[in-house]
Amino acid sequence: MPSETDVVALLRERGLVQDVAGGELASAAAAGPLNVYCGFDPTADSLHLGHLLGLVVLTWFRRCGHTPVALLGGATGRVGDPSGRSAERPVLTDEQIEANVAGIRATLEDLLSDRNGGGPAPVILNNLDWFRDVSLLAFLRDVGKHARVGTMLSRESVRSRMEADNEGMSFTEFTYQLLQGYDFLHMSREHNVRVQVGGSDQMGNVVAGLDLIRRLGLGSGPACFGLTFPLLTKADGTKMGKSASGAVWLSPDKLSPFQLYQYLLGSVPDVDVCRFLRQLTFLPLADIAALEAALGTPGYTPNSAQRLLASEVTRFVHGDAGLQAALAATAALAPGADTQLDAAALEAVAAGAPAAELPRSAVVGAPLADVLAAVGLQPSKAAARRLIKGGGVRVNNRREADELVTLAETDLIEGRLVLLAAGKKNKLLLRVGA
Ligand SMILES: Nc1ncnc2c1ncn2[C@@H]1O[C@H](COP(=O)(O)OP(=O)(O)OP(=O)(O)O)[C@@H](O)[C@H]1O
Ligand SMILES: N[C@@H](Cc1ccc(O)cc1)C(=O)O
Repeated sequence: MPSETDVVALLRERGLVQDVAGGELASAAAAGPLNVYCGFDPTADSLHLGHLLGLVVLTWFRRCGHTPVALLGGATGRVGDPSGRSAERPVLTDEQIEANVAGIRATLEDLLSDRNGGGPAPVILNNLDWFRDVSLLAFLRDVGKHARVGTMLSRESVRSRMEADNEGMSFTEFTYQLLQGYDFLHMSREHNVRVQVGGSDQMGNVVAGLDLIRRLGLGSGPACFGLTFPLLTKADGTKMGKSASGAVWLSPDKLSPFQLYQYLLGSVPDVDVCRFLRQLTFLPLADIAALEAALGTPGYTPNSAQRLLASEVTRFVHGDAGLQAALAATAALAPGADTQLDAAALEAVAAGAPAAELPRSAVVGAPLADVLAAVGLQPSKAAARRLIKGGGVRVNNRREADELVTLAETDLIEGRLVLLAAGKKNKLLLRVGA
């Protein structure tokens, strides 16, 4: 088993290395602590599950004694990375970008903190802090002069767009690789950063940085390196981290710990689960291998690997408290569970689900059918009565089959919340006012 001094071998064993560029990164890492960076563009106000690999890789470097540097793309986010994209990215306003930077910074600070394992203190930078002062003329003269157009055109991110999209690509996005390249150069000079990590789609941009450093940078100084990890994909070829409703967000304001837990529990097939355990968790490889050997044998409890994955990832993203909330809500909502729902579990379950508010007088003593119609879960009272009679309605997770039943004070959880469900999927959290 590779020791913690051999971080590259450790990452390789866990399926977290696609390519290494620049030479013998393993020897450089063994020789002493390195500063290692990964960049995150503020294209949304939260990171998503695809970004988790970058954070896991930074955390492994940190656990092995290296300093993680998370770079916010306050400048690059204004340009847009064409890598892995089939069409031009939409332009965001400065206000949107600032709000997105703030949202992502909060997640980076939390996930890279000591709660996910100790190590050298993380550093968080924003590339707007140096690009703000770079003039166009200075950039063209000092950086552009050292970039070859032929090389830039040959990058996968450019070639695929020139071939696929008859709109081609804007000059703005074409220059993106130089901006990311300049980041690496600048940070190698000013912050002693020696390694850049990123998804495999980032290789062209990483190499652009190594090229600039070779031409302009440290000269005979210490070498710099790139390390890419494979994109997280399922065996069927789809990208992990996309759900029917879009990206799987890491910010609890956009996706509750319960929802993240449920996504991981419900959408990872057995063929993928052990690979994801290796890539996304910090569990010992021997434990994962034992689970892999047990999977599919008669003694194996179905979904236990998925449950482990969901728990470990939810804890990494949301901490122990987030995991406990997710587990409490999951237990409370298990079919047939007679667990008492509490307000915290209910709020967790309903985060992201629609909510409605009605005055107490419209709820306590009112027919359930009227309430279902009033909150819009059913088009009419008559339709609501039919659904109740057919067994399709649940109140606080308990099936209600009497079409004339009225709601009572005892149906209000902590005196203020009712979880209504019409059919399997249509859930609504009813807040009861004064
Ligand atoms: N499934 C994934 N596995 C690993 N890394 C990912 C994954 N999805 C995204 N990334 C990394 O995050 C970076 C930023 O992703 P980005 O914001 O472009 O979203 P995206 O999911 O790639 O977008 P889209 O799929 O909508 O084009 C990517 O360049 C890639 O390196
Ligand atoms: N281009 C990266 C983000 C990034 C930005 C600036 C960098 O210096 C490095 C990486 C992405 O789209 O995910």
